[in-house]
Amino acid sequence: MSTNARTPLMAANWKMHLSVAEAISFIAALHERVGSSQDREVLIAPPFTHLWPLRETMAAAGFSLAAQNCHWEPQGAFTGEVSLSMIRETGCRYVIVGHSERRHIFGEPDEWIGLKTAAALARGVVPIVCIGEKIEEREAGLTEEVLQRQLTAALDKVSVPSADALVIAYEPVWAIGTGKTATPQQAQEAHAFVRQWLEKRFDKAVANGVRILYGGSVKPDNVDDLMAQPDIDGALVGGASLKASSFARIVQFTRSAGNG
Ligand SMILES: O=C(CO)COP(=O)(O)O
Repeated sequence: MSTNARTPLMAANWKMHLSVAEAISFIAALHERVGSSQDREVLIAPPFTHLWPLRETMAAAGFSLAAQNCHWEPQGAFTGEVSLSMIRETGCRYVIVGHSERRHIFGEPDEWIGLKTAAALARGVVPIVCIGEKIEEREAGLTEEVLQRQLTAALDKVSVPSADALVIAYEPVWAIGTGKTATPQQAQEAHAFVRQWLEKRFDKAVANGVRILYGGSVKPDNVDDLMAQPDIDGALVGGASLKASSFARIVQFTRSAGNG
């Protein structure tokens, strides 16, 4: 386990849920419950249409804003796409890249994830690079091979980043929206593998400093055990992030209850 400080990053991925009005009430309710805590970072990734209207409320609450996707080109004839400078203008520090729904529902290839990751790093937006195996890949013993392939493609065009410029999210596809969370041990094994890969690809400082989030059916009742694992530095939460009470409990995880 690293001795470097990796501030826990508790992230809500709202996907295509909540209106702007609901989002504003959510942020007020969440802030009332968790305050502006110094020892953990709270992040919300709402739909694109919510970014600008939420900018000031999020900043006042001390929460970080993220986009759910981006295009890698600075501008152009790309109907329906949003560039990184547009995303930055809305006050986003982060962008989710390569989410499994983008990969599997919208057919995004590994190559695009690499282009998006490199463009985000070049333009000063922190990419949250999502990787994760499908159930048949896990059952065939291919988890590490898949993670390695996805990491290699995503970080192909990147020279050594500063550790706080990059976040990785391990989200096993079979755990997303299914209620089947990876066990803390399964998640820890995958996270340790990612950290070793980062050390080989970059160096020890990057490996020890980059935050690796777990995603896939994170809930108030499993977050403590997950966060107790030495290489789990935060969570990327879908369903359980849509209610302020449930996400607040996730943000307020405690590490003492777990087995790490
Ligand atoms: O996809 C996810 C976060 O990006 C996880 O979704 P669930 O928490 O609903 O499983």
